Amino acid sequence: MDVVWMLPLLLLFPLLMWTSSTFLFYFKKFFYVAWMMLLALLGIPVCLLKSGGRDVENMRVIRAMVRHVKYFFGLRIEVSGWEHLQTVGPYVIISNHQSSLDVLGMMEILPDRCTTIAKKELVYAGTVGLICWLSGIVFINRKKTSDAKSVMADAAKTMLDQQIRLWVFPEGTRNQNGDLLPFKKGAFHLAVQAQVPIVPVVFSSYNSFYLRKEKQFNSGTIKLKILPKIETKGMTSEDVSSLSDLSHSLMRTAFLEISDSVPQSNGPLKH
Ligand SMILES: CCCCCCCCCCCCCCCC(=O)SCCNC(=O)CCNC(=O)[C@H](O)C(C)(C)COP(=O)(O)OP(=O)(O)OC[C@H]1O[C@@H](n2cnc3c(N)ncnc32)[C@H](O)[C@@H]1OP(=O)(O)O
Ligand SMILES: CCCCCCCC/C=C\CCCCCCCC(=O)OC[C@@H](O)COP(=O)(O)O
Repeated sequence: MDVVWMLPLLLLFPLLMWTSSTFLFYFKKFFYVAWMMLLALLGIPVCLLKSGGRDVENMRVIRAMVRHVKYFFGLRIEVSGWEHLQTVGPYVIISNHQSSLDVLGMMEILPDRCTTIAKKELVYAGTVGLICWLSGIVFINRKKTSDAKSVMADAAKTMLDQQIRLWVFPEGTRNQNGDLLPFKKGAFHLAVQAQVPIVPVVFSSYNSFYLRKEKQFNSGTIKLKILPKIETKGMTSEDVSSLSDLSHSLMRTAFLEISDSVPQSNGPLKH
């Protein structure tokens, strides 16, 4: 072939490679959302038949339906510290939050009678919003602290009355900066108000397989480390800051320990 023809092809090749990995990124994200929407559509009648309405027991339906989704994306989920979830009665699980993909790891270890705290916007997310509501997810308005506080105070009572566990993301938003954000206080007030233990759970960094800015979504491994529970019996609101600091430092240590030190989107991961 004439060298004049080769040149544009050679120039085009990296562009094609780039677009194909970018295309795959968007395709996988689209598929993830569409598949979850479809699963939720199928799950809603099951929930309604099982419990007739809003009930934490419906979380079992979500847990069972979501377990296979990791295989589509070539994701392995390695769990350690199972024994720390063998606590009787209610407790608050806290974990870091990197992406909506966290739902996959969450459903791998979700204990019975455990639901979560989520931003209120999620309730409007079509069939996913409806199945979340049916599963007793507690929706808070992050922009109105006073509302969020009173919803969480009610949740503390409900936890005890109905023996419910609650999963909270204390960073308060998704974060993939290679470290943990400072923690919001709600999860710790909740545990202290209900006088229940906190079980910290750490997801390893997704930066080795999933990079939002760089539009990379490859196969990979998510390590989930469940840490020993932290008791809150006898604590008051005075203790909330130190409880939050302790949890943050334990989780940050575990996060750095289980995450591969690969180049991060926002600078290198500090070890
Ligand atoms: C089959 C197919 C399935 C399909 C698929 C299904 C998926 C099924 C899984 C879904 C999974 C969803 C996953 C969603 C995940 C998210 O939506 S993450 C976002 C929502 N979650 C959160 O935000 C929780 C964490 N945030 C908090 O806890 C925050 O503290 C609050 C309550 C929102 C308040 O926010 P803030 O005002 O910005 O924060 P903060 O600085 O903590 O508080 C201000 C002051 O109020 C005080 N305060 C805070 N909370 C309280 C309280 N409760 N009582 C008294 N004082 C308090 C603080 O102590 C602080 O006072 P100072 O100590 O400074 O004096
Ligand atoms: C107005 C709708 C807002 C939510 C739309 C989400 C639609 C997703 C549909 C299917 C995906 C399946 C599982 C989704 C559950 C996880 C939701 C999630 O991760 O919400 C983000 C929230 O933690 C923090 O939000 P910001 O980073 O503060 O923003």
